[in-house]
Amino acid sequence: MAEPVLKIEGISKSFGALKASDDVSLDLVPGEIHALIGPNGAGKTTLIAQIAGSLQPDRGRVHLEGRDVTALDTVARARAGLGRTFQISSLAMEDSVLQNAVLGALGARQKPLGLFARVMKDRDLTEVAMQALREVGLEEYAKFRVADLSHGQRRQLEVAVALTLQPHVFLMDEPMAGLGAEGSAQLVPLLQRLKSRAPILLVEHDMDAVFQLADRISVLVYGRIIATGTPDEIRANAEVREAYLGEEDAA
Ligand SMILES: Nc1ncnc2c1ncn2[C@@H]1O[C@H](COP(=O)(O)OP(=O)(O)OP(=O)(O)O)[C@@H](O)[C@H]1O
Repeated sequence: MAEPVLKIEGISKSFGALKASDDVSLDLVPGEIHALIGPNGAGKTTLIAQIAGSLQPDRGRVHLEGRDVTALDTVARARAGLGRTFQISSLAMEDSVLQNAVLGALGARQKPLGLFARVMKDRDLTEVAMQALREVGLEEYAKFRVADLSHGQRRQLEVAVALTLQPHVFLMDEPMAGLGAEGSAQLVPLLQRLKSRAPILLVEHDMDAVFQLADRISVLVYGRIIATGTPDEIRANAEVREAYLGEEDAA
């Protein structure tokens, strides 16, 4: 297998007596979608936060393209090539699609709005933003207000915003959430195309999407990875079935 682009080694994180991450190791190789699944509260969001840099692990290391980035904050990790889409939309709803993408390209949402007019005149930034919109299929919507887009189109725009930073790795936290069948049907082929550009670590509850998209799946239960394998291997894994059936029993 090719050298991993992202490698997580022995990550542990406790909240009091609760082990939210328990010696987690996983990697992401070029060209793949690696899905991270698990019951509610298994520790998926906590793990993503430690990979993105918004939460420090108690133990363990995060390597990006061979470089140890464990001590870096989220901004430095983003600059190092870690692209992220969020569970909660970070788009500016009243601004246009292009303005949102340009702000992403600028990587500086916190800049005073007064700068905005000048920013929009910067040809390079606008070109980077338009290229990202083309890649996700939103070119024709560049002048639309974000508020007027469908949910599915907003997710596409979030991916475009992440793309403007030219990431080497994507972290995606539940991109299918709230989309419904039509929105998912738009996003699935986009992620399929995107993985050859940068591999994707995908946290997702929508099992149809996961089994359509993933090249490998890791299953997290009580903070521990209990299995990593191809979709077929995961489907056939007795311990995985039990973990999910256990959840259904409890519900
Ligand atoms: N800041 C925190 N302080 C205390 N406990 C926390 C904190 N963050 C998460 N937890 C706990 O850690 C465990 C893992 O939570 P996490 O949100 O990572 O799970 P998850 O797999 O993402 O769940 P879901 O699928 O519901 O989003 C849960 O028991 C949660 O209550």
